[in-house]
Amino acid sequence: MDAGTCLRAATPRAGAGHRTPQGFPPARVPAARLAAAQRPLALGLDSRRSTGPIRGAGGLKGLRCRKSSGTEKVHYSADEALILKQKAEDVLPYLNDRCVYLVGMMGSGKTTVGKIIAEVLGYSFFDSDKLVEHTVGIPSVAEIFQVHSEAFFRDNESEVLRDLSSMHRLIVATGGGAVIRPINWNYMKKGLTIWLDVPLDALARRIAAVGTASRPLLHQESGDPYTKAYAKLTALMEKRMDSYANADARVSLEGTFSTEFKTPLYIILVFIWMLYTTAKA
Ligand SMILES: Nc1ncnc2c1ncn2[C@@H]1O[C@H](COP(=O)(O)OP(=O)(O)O)[C@@H](O)[C@H]1O
Ligand SMILES: O=C(O)C1=C[C@@H](OP(=O)(O)O)[C@@H](O)[C@H](O)C1
Repeated sequence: MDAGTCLRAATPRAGAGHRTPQGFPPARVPAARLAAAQRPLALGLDSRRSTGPIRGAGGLKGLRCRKSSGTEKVHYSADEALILKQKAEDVLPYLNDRCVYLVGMMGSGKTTVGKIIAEVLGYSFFDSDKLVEHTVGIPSVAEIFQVHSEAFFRDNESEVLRDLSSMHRLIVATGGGAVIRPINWNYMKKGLTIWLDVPLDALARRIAAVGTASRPLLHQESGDPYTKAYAKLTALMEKRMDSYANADARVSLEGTFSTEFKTPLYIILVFIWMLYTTAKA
């Protein structure tokens, strides 16, 4: 199924659609226009590409933009890249250099979407999990849980978010559990918070596809990874639902299995549109 047909944007609480801002057409790209596009462009998500200096680096001083995984490229046509550029230009004045925090369950796409959004907006991307790993000096979240504890990880996660909150022009992919501590909201609310809300079965499929080793809360030695992940995600979601709903806006992928990341453009356009309406409000 085309993810684009299922993706809709909504406010966290009301769940109602947003008004379409003037001069900001619905986030659907005419098929003919896309088909006509010939020259594929790569919007680089290259971790080796350096970004500009970060203002107010606080406790993360000296740390440059670290992108969380290797080189990933999302290819857009010339037309698509142009549309994204125009939309980014519409949004940027309203963002006013504020940071954008992506919240949502494990596997909801915070890292994937965050990197693309950062690229489109010319912002720097940070993954809070990676920053915790960096500050603790342990290369994986799973190992931090193992060597120390979840509480230790959470303390460091809060410190990272506190430090990020003094910076500007960042897209931050937070860990799925960052929302559970109220203090983290104090930090994140200095910027804009967007909840990526994805159906649990889609999350479980994505996570089962990549394995649970890097996500200690879902890791099980035995059993079917999908079933186990689904059960655990369901329990976590029940506890966290109200916390996620604190976000300024919600981007929802409903009624779709959507493991095929075939239409990133649509997701990004909806995301930018959400940023536009939220930042403008
Ligand atoms: N919209 C999407 N459709 C399908 N798969 C996706 C989508 N977004 C992310 N993924 C995949 O899901 C997995 C988890 O994504 P990731 O961005 O790491 O999530 P998070 O940072 O929220 O934990 C990755 O394998 C990624 O490729
Ligand atoms: O949901 C959670 O509690 C967690 C999510 C993970 O981040 P992702 O959401 O990036 O997987 C990571 O912070 C840690 O494993 C705990």
